[in-house]
Amino acid sequence: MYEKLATAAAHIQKVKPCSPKVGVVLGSGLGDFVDQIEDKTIISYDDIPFFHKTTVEGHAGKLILGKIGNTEIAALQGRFHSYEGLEMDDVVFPTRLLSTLGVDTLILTNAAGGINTNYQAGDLVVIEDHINMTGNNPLVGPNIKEMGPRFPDMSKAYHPELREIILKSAEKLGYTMQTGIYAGVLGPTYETPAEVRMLRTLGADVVGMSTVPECIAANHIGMKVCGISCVTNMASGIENVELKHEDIKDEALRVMEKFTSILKETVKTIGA
Ligand SMILES: O=P(O)(O)O[C@@H]1C[C@H](O)[C@@H](CO)O1
Ligand code: HPA
Repeated sequence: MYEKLATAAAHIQKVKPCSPKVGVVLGSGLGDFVDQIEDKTIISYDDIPFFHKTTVEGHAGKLILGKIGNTEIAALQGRFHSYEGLEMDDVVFPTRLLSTLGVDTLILTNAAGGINTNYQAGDLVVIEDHINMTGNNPLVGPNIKEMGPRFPDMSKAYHPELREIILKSAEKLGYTMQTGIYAGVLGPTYETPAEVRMLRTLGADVVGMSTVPECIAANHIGMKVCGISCVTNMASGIENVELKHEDIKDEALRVMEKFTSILKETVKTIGA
C-alpha cells in the first residue's frame, strides 16, 4: 500500500509539482465546485496509478489541483464506493493519496437522504458524527503502523473547529445549515422505509453510501476531517416518491450555488 501511494504521488508530482493543504471529495452531482478552482491542473483518474474507473453517474473521475484564494487545494471530482465491487483499500486509496500529497485537512461531501423530518431537500448538513452501518471498515487487515495506529480514536472524527468554520462561513454568506449525524450504509439499494425508521431510532439525521470509509482512513492517517451532506431527497418512506439517482443529481445541481459559496469560503478560511 505504502509503495503504491508513493508511486501514485510521484506520478502526480511529475505532472504538476504541488503541495495542497486542503483536500475536497465531491459527491454525487456536486462536481461543479471545481469551476471555482483557479490555476487548474486536471488529471484523469485513468492516468493515476492504482486508481479505478468511476462507474457512478455524477462522478467525473478527475483530480483537480489548483487554488481557491491563497489556499492550495486538491479536489477529487468523484469517488469510489464499496457497492461498485471495490475492496475497501481501493475505496480509500484516493483519500490516502491526498494525505501523501501533503493534504492535512479533508472536506468530505456527499448526496444524502434526509431522515430527520425537520430537514428538506436542498438543505446542507454539517456532519457532526457518523454511524458506520456498512459492516466493514477500511482498516481491517494488517495495520501499517507508519500510516497510523492499530486502534484509532474516533471521538472527534469530524473536527469540531472545522465544523464551526463551515457554519460560520454559511452564516457570513447569509445561509443557514443543519448539523446532523450521517449513517453510512453499503448500498446500492436505497433503504426500505423500515430501515429508515431504524436509522432514525439509532440517531441518524441523514443516510448515504459513502464518506464513512474515507473519514475512517483519513482519521487513521492523521488528517483533520469535516463533512457536508447535501439533502438531495427525503429518505425512503417519508414522502410517497420513488427514489432515482437522476433526481438526486438534479437536486444536487439545484443547490450548487449555495454549496459552492459555502465550500469556497470554508476553504479560504482554513487556508488563511
Ligand atoms: O458519493 P455520494 O455519497 O455523494 O453518492 C450518493 C450515494 C450513492 O452513490 C448515490 C445514490 O444516489 O449518491
Ligand atoms: N439513501 C442512501 N444514499 C443516498 C440517498 C438516500 O436516500 N440519497 C442520496 N444518496
